[in-house]
Amino acid sequence: MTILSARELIIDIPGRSNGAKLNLDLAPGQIWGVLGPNGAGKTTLLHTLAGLKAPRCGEVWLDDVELAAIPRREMARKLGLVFQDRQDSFPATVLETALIGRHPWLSVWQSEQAEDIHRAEAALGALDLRELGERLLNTLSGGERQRVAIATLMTQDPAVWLLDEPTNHLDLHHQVQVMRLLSACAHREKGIFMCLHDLNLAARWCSHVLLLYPDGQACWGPTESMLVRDALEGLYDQKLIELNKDDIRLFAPAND
Ligand SMILES: Nc1ncnc2c1ncn2[C@@H]1O[C@H](COP(=O)(O)OP(=O)(O)OP(=O)(O)O)[C@@H](O)[C@H]1O
Repeated sequence: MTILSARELIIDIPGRSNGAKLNLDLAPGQIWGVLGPNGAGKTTLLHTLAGLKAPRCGEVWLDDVELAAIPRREMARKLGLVFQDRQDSFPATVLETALIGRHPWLSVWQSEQAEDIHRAEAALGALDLRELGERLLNTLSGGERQRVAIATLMTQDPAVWLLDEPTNHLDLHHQVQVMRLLSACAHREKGIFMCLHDLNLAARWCSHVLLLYPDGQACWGPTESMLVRDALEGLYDQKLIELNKDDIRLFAPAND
């Protein structure tokens, strides 16, 4: 079963040749990590999968319907996106922001019900934000704001979760907390697709990996077969050392 698929997809990056056509299937329970150097097109791919940016060619299908044919409201129930950069200038509290995740589920004139507030508070609790519920968003630290964005997606609870560098700004404890939460969501049959810069998080938490090259070439598959040192050294133009400890694979930059 597939919930989101890219068919013969070429993302549109101005001035870049077409590169590889992407044929990807995201199934419930899978966690995909997109890896690649700065400017490779990870964010562009995520925005294309979310229907925010038109592809150069090819199609994106959500639940066997082409994205362009799905009404926005229905799409917002099925698919959610955590952006890399957010303009949090709207003067909202943390709880009000998390509640935005319920809007696709409410009718136009309906206000949030106790169940919606319960869901938002549970999401804030899962991200250690419960005490900050009444704080204005613009008074939060970068990591706290990042966790609010993830809590908002949790409150929305779509079938497909797209996240652009979800561990940005997070300390080590909260990086692990977020990856564990995403893993728990995958166990609830959600499909997770995220851009990452951390090879070690990808190695540990992703079931599948897509390597995206600056010239548009790409390859993808199960994590075990994609995170190969030689391939990663080529991807990042960086020598690496690989360590295996207690069944955990670790990559670190080599000195030379
Ligand atoms: N409107 C635009 N006009 C021209 N080039 C653009 C435009 N938008 C994006 N690009 C270019 O497209 C390329 C891909 O950008 P994108 O943000 O998708 O990369 P990324 O892989 O997410 O990078 P990073 O790791 O730095 O977040 C970059 O070289 C960027 O400069």
